[in-house]
Amino acid sequence: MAKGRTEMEVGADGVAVITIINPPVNPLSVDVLLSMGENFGQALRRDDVKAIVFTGAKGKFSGGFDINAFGKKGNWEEPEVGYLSKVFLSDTLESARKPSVAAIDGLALGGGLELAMACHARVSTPTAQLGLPELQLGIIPGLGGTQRLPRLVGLSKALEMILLSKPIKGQEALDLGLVDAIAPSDTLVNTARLLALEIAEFRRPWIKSLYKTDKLEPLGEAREILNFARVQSLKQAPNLQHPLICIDVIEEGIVSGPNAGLLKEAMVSRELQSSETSKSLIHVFFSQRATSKVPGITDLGRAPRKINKVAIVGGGLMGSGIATTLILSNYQVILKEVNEKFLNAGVDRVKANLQSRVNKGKMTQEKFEGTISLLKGVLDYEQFKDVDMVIEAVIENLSLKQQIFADLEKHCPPHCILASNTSTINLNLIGEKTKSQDRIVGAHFFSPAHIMPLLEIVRTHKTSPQVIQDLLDVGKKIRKTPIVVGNCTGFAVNRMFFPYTQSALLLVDHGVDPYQIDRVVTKFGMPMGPFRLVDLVGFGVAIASGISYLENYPDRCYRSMLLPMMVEDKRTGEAVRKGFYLYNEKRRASPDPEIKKYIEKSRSIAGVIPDPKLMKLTDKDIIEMVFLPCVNEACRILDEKIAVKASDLDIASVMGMGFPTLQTWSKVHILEAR
Ligand SMILES: C[C@H](O)CC(=O)SCCNC(=O)CCNC(=O)[C@H](O)C(C)(C)COP(=O)(O)OP(=O)(O)OC[C@H]1O[C@@H](n2cnc3c(N)ncnc32)[C@H](O)[C@@H]1OP(=O)(O)O
Repeated sequence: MAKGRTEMEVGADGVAVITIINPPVNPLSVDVLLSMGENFGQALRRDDVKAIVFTGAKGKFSGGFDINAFGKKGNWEEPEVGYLSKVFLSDTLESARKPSVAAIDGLALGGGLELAMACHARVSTPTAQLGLPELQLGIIPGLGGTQRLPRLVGLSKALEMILLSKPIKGQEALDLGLVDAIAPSDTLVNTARLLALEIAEFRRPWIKSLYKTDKLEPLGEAREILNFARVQSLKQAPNLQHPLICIDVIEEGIVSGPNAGLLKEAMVSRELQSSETSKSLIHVFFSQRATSKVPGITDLGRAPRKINKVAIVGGGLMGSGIATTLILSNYQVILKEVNEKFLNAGVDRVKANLQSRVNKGKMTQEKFEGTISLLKGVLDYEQFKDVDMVIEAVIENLSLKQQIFADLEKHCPPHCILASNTSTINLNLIGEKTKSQDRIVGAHFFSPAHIMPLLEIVRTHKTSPQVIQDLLDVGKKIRKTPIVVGNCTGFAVNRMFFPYTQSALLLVDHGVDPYQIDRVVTKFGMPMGPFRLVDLVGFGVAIASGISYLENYPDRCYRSMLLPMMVEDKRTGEAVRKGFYLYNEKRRASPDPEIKKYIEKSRSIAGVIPDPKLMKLTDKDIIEMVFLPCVNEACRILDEKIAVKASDLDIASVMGMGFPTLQTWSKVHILEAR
């Protein structure tokens, strides 16, 4: 069956409208492109056609080239390198004797925008998203985008849009000259028709963007801009090659002309499309979208129930972060605390979270007022009688949580979802004192909850599928990536990563320097090494969760005395500016030579004589010793069916722990090769 098509309609005005039809986002599949080629050829040959308009069905121009096609040998291959870009878009469409105009609604991304830029003019709705986000997939724009975008908007802006994969809206595109006119959705195609006719009748210039030069900076200045971009790219992503390659391709076009640029773009694109980087990033793209497809839940045809009002119990760091996330997505929220002082602190934290958005220019003062008005602080359960969902976010204390859930059962309506933000405690125990097991669920956010993109939804054997479906819908509305997992100590994310710290502690007892471990792991791509992470979460939390793992997974826990000994000396982490590192007032971490003293003591308690071989471990050895136990744990999680699929665990590692996306592919290979 064909994957998408185009349809052509020729109006009495002599304009042929070619519509891309490939739901939901009209990607340019091979079938779409072949059908487009045929229709366009016909439009050129027909005497009753004076001009052509390209548009997309159902309010979306195109989400770009079909990502499914990358790295796969399909039944169609370009007859020559760069055929689509050079022969179709440049020599046929852009050089045609009939003008084309793109009518852009919704989105024109990647190949979608590249098609539009090869047209002789573009009309967009004010809110449409236009961008070249290919770099986030490990590839570069491959249909002329590296050449046409700089010529339409100037080099600096083009580099910003391409290197940051950052789309712009229609209105900004007009100001920059990327589009020629703005029109609302209902008159978009008509405006494009009129524009196309004006070009055909030479009442408007007939512009080929590939050969425009007026927006390009003089050569010397252009080189400086490109070199600055190289430095920035290396700083932001030292492990990535393709942004640098993309800059080289842009430079080729500026120095040697657009045709040389197009050729280089085509050759490099072909290579990058089969690179490991691209495979990893495309795997992440699809895996992220697959997390919300849960067999036995989302395939039952159930609609999510509407959640209007949410209550949060506990206004600490997590509770206030969760409240922030919810009000930002227009949920009415009640925040409950035990006394006035804690309540005010919680509400103030929510305000501070919003204020930081205002300070960064991401929110207006007016929107701030509107958003904060959705939050109400309370000291009792009086107003819980009409809430649709409660999220408990108090400290990790089982008996306290049990009492809260028993109270919630009394005060909330029978349909209300009872969720806990616990990161480790078994949900069956939390709900033990209630008769509401079917509506008890885990809603595990990651700190800071209003920023981190992952939501771990934990189900017990008794949680009803409807409750999961409802929570998945809330997750989507608050723009989190949800993964649905089973109930066990640490659930999926924390359980998968508990060996991260454990292995590091074991290595230190056996002679490896903790700062070396952190350095190597950070170089590998993690946001921070295990010791810096322990400092950040605090030794109290690290020891408490360590005990919990020791109780539940004793066969694979390492009992190091290092943390408890440091706690005795009140070295408890970043909060007190003293843990494995020392912290200055700007929270900058520096290694502390005194750590040696604790390490030596820990080794002697463990009865370990440092092995000289272990002191000479290579970076690769350290990475394998820290991460392979995590992969083993991930395998156990899959075996026990705590996770639905391996790719959910990849997404959990990337979004919950900051695991580098480029390593994901190899991790999946390890999981799949078992
Ligand atoms: C040669 C060229 O230079 C190379 C290219 O063009 S590469 C492609 C460049 N384009 C992109 O990177 C855009 C990727 N897509 C996106 O960012 C987002 O999907 C979007 C902004 C288009 C839409 O977002 P949203 O509305 O939240 O819907 P989202 O769930 O992401 O996508 C809807 C479906 O379309 C699919 N999809 C989106 N873009 C796609 C694409 N370019 N190719 C194939 N499928 C695509 C998704 O996989 C998803 O499928 P599913 O329903 O089976 O899970």
